[in-house]
Amino acid sequence: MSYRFLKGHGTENDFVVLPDPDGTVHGGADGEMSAERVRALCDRRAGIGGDGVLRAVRRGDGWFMDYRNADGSVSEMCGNGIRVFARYLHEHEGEPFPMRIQTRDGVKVLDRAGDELTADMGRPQVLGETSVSVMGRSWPAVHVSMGNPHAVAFVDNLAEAGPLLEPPEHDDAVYPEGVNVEFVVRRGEHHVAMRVHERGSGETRSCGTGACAVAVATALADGAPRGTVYRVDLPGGTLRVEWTEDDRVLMTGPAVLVAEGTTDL
Ligand SMILES: N[C@@H](CCC[C@H](N)C(=O)O)C(=O)O
Repeated sequence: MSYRFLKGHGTENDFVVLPDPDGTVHGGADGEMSAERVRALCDRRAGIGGDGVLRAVRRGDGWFMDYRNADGSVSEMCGNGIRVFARYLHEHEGEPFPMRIQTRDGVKVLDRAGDELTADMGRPQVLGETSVSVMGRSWPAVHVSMGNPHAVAFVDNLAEAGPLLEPPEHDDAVYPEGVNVEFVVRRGEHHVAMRVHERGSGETRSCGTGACAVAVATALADGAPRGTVYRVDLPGGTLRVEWTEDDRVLMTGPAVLVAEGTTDL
């Protein structure tokens, strides 16, 4: 059976978008999309290729973003993905801005910021200190939840974590469901750069929730007042993150749709 897809990215964190308004195209008997289909779509050689899948399902009078990592696993939230999802809903489903999108981490509000989009990512949770290791080398890390789990490690040099071919080691008691790991260096005042190893997708060119976790951990380390905007550089582009007076994290960045077609994958 062939079905419609779109391809998009936010700072080169790329996604296959699957329109499935009534949940019948990709939902099995339990309404869930199979991990096998997600892996086939995200395969960069035999499939369309992507760091994850964004399935658009109607729920009530709005839309639910059913996000899956490239390995088929579920995550609560995807920050770059939700901007791409909003772009899709606006351009192809006629949804106006500001727009409310349902996720596994609750409702998120998306709005325009010039050519870019801003996502209100909600309240961060700073959950203490932990550590991560790669190839026998360890770094202290800050445990931040953006709905999904992150470990933020400050390093002297982004190359010091090596090629990140495997998930960094972490404390399973702290992260029983796995973790997204960010390595961060400072670039200037309110300006950092990072690399990320994503749970379920490997090293990616960008991670929106990761950039938010990094901005929160850096603002705490800096003692920066709420409302400070951090520039976060990633291999795939730049995001801007503000932790507001009322304890919300606003993330702004690009969201681009690059292709549309049908597939029988
Ligand atoms: N790339 C995403 C995060 C996707 C989910 C993550 N891999 C997880 O398993 O929590 C982003 O832009 O936030």
